[in-house]
Amino acid sequence: MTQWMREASLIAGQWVTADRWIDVDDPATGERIGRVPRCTGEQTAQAIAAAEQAMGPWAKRPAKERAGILRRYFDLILANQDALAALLTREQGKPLAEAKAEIAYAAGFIEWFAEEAKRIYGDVLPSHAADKRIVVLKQPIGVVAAITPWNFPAAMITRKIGPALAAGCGVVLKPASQTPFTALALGALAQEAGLPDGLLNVVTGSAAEIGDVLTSSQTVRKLSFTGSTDVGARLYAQSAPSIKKLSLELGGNAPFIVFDDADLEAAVVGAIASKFRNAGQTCVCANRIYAQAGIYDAFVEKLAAATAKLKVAPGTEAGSEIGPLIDDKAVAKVREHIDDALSGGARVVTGGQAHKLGGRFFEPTVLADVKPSMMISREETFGPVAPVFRFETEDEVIALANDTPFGLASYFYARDLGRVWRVAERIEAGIVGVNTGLISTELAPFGGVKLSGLGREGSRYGIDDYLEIKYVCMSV
Ligand SMILES: NC(=O)C1=CN([C@@H]2O[C@H](COP(=O)(O)OP(=O)(O)OC[C@H]3O[C@@H](n4cnc5c(N)ncnc54)[C@H](OP(=O)(O)O)[C@@H]3O)[C@@H](O)[C@H]2O)C=CC1
Ligand SMILES: O=C(O)CCCC(=O)O
Repeated sequence: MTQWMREASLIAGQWVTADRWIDVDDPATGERIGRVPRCTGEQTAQAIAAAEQAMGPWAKRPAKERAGILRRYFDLILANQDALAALLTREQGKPLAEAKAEIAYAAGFIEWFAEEAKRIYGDVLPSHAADKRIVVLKQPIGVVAAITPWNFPAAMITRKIGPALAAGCGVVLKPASQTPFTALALGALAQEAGLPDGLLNVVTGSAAEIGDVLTSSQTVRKLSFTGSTDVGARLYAQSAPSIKKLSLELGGNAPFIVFDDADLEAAVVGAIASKFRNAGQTCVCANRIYAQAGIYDAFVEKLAAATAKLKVAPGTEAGSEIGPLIDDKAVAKVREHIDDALSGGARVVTGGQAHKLGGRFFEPTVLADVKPSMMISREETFGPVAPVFRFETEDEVIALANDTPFGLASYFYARDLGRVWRVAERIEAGIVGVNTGLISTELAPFGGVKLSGLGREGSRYGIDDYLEIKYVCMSV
């Protein structure tokens, strides 16, 4: 399909296979695209050893040299944007325009951290004694394990490997089994860019088997994971005996609040962008939309009208805005959430059914009269359903928005400046979008609070998790 599609894992600079394989399908058709090796625990251990060996000389290279190689990597990703996007859409299903945007976003993390490699500053601190000097060094943390999900097969990888490589670490990456080809293509491009053999390893296979080896290894000093809260919690526990540093970017349940004084047209545009990106399969997607009583009916009507216009089609078709869901389980979860809401008194304003294209396509849906007790309010739907709740006061909606164990993204539309400050400060979330439904950029710190995780990715803060601080006390 493209020169970058590999049916092999990348370990110690070699493309390797295994006795067992995992089939990968196209979510739009269910057809098999190809297969990737189900690597063994032993192969995972080889990848860890290769990363450790490669990172010694890599970390010693001047930051400017590391930055130069990463900059070449960025250029190569962008030069191959169309081919990578086509591969991504084939295995993940999202519309080609979104896939292209994701490749640019993914490349942006490599560019940003290539630049940050040169800014890993140490420090000299005021001393406690006349004959002592306090020097602070920042050093690479060690071998990094990265475990990534299927919903952003490129960007979730580069925002982990970008800072890791920039800091001087070696990496073992385990991509999601449903979308391994984009990851392997990123591995091939890293080789092409001149990354030393073994510095970036891409190991495909059984999550539990590879995860066990990565978490139990003493050599792996840092684990960065994006995915479900259940798996994140398991990896946290498994990493405890070896006291690894963890970054966990887990599930969300984002509130999207529209106050009476909001610009309604802008709020609809923001809600569509936030809710229906990647067919709703994003951890920062609006999951609960709260509209204040005075504008509730008008907002629901406008949102439904805009939702009904979204084009559902295979991601490869021109103009596609909503592709298929990733698998049958995802479709079943959407169905279950809608049925539960309807049985509790909610009503469908638009959509509500499997799409006539069949398979994993689902109609973009708006539900009204939704209640906080419903499943759709308590759990992340991860699908194209916008449930709209009614509220009366600012205090009430803050309480509703915060009544969740999750705290990743949140959004609200309002024009009163005092309210903007109050709400932004009171919402329990790592990210707050004010009068916007799109908050993702490599320039900002991305991450959550509560069960949504630990650590921040992107921005100048994103490299800290890949560094250790060493205090050197000098007697002069
Ligand atoms: N925060 C986010 O961005 C995401 C949140 N989710 C949420 O999670 C739900 C389930 O999605 P799902 O794909 O099952 O997410 P998972 O958390 O199961 O998968 C994410 C990654 O973790 C790996 N993994 C799974 N089990 C283990 C394990 N025991 N040890 C090590 N690695 C493991 C997966 O590998 P493999 O693919 O081989 O199973 C994949 O690479 C979604 O419906 C959504 O609500 C999902 C994806 C992203
Ligand atoms: O669902 C996720 O974890 C990916 C978030 C994508 C983004 O960075 O916006």
